[in-house]
Amino acid sequence: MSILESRELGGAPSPRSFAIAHQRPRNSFVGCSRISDYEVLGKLGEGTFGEVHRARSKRTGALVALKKIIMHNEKDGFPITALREIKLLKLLSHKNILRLEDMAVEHPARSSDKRKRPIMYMVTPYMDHDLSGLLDNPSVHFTEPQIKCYMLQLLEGLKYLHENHILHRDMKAANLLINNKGILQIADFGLARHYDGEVPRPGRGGGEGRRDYTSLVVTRWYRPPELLMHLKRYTTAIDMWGVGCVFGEMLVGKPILAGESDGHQLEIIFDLCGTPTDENMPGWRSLPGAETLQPRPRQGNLSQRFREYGSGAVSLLRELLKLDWRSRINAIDALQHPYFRSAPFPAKPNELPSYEESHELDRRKFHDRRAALPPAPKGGTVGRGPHDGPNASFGCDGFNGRNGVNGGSRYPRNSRGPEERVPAWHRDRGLPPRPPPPADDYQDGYRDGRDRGGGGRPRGPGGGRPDIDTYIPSYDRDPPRRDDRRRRDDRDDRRHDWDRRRPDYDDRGRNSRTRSRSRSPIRDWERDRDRDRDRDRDRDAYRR
Ligand SMILES: Nc1ncnc2c1ncn2[C@@H]1O[C@H](COP(=O)(O)OP(=O)(O)OP(=O)(O)O)[C@@H](O)[C@H]1O
Repeated sequence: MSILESRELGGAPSPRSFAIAHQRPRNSFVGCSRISDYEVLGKLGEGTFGEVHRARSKRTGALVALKKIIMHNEKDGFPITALREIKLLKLLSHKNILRLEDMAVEHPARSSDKRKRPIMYMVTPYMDHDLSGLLDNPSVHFTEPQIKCYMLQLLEGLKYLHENHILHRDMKAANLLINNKGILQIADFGLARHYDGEVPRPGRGGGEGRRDYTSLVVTRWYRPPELLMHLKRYTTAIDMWGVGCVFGEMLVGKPILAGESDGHQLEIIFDLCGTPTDENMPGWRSLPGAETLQPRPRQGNLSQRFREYGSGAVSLLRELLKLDWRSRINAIDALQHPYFRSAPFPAKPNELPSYEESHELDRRKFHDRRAALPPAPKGGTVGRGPHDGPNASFGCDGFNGRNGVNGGSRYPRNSRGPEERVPAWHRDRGLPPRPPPPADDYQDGYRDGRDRGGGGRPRGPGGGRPDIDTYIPSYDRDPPRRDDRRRRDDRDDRRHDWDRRRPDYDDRGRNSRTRSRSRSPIRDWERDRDRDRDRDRDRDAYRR
């Protein structure tokens, strides 16, 4: 039965029928090679599973990326998130989705190696950049036709995913890979899952969700308001919000909603998009995480902040960043948006410039370069923008680009004076960590069904409990990694994280500080931030 037929018979195909209907041609996936079939050339980055290396296939000569799947605890066997990613990637076949070409195995050397199990690598085509790394490069300035070209490819990839009942659930610039032929591909399916609901239809926005999933998904800066308020019956619209954040990031050259805690994240979303009302976000008051919210009324300043990028860009951004997930534009409609049909027209991929490689590990290099620039003039166009003074709020301001469409310092600044240059590693805190692997999505056959994070009746923004933030950025003084990645496949880590949280939760009744926070979760974000820092230090110590 084809995927279309199964839909016609009433509703979404099951994961199994989807898999059967959607198999890639057999010859498109080699199977399992040996690591010795590849010549390893150098490290590109560190993901949650382990390191990513550039390599060359000895058989075909093609450049590839090898993503090493580290088993942190051998007794637990193959990490479930890696299995999920492999399973989905094997099914998918689209020019804007990263293709899993092969798996490679490295057997332990017979005598010397203490390891008992082989190491597995995912083999994907080598991509020259990730979007986040590219935007970190101070010499890269996207033009409007270029941004339109990337956006069209991103929307095509997402349309394909959503039409095939897949939620990505970690849409962010770091997960969009780009090569020097101008091709953009969506990567990192570690949080993705099969989706049991209506697929988007033209003119129908995101529609209504059919069943509950964990709300502990999506890296905080790209996380939509409905997830921050713990909607569990969410839809493909959660990925569209991420597309809006990525679009804004390409325009201004840095993340546009860099919240420091879940409460603060909602606060800056309301600054940008306005406070929720029954008109712009029907039903928001009954969301579990909204019960205690008392947001200060605001109109939102999206038009003003993005005015310089033109009315077409503002209009598309407004559609993507709609508070109401039901009417948020879907990928089908976004592809038809007038923005893409007005001058300057989208570039073709092969017309785009090529750049020096920009991956996670190149980030330090770019930041060092940027730190070597002379101080920006007041209200100037290099690094800090005119809104970047000590009183600037995080994330939403300082939007002015460098010279082209985008630019500016990409990460929240500390509160030093505008003239003071601080080392790049100190200034830059990196992205918040990605969410832990979902454990309460219980219908795909191998999850444990326990609700670790947002279970029961969540009572506040950001994690199901008013005193807990879900994604805690790293504020340590060490040079940050791309996004303070957590080892999401490591069950020990998961258990420890849960254990770490529980005392906070249990202490809630005894702790006046957390009690007062639950009364006013957003206004207290500064206090959250201080506590996050303490907690983060503890966590780092714990990790060691
Ligand atoms: N095919 C590829 N070509 C080039 N670089 C790649 C490729 N795949 C991954 N990378 C680089 O390695 C980094 C980490 O990869 P990836 O995001 O897939 O790992 P992850 O374990 O899922 O990480 P995270 O937990 O941060 O999402 C990426 O940011 C990117 O810079």
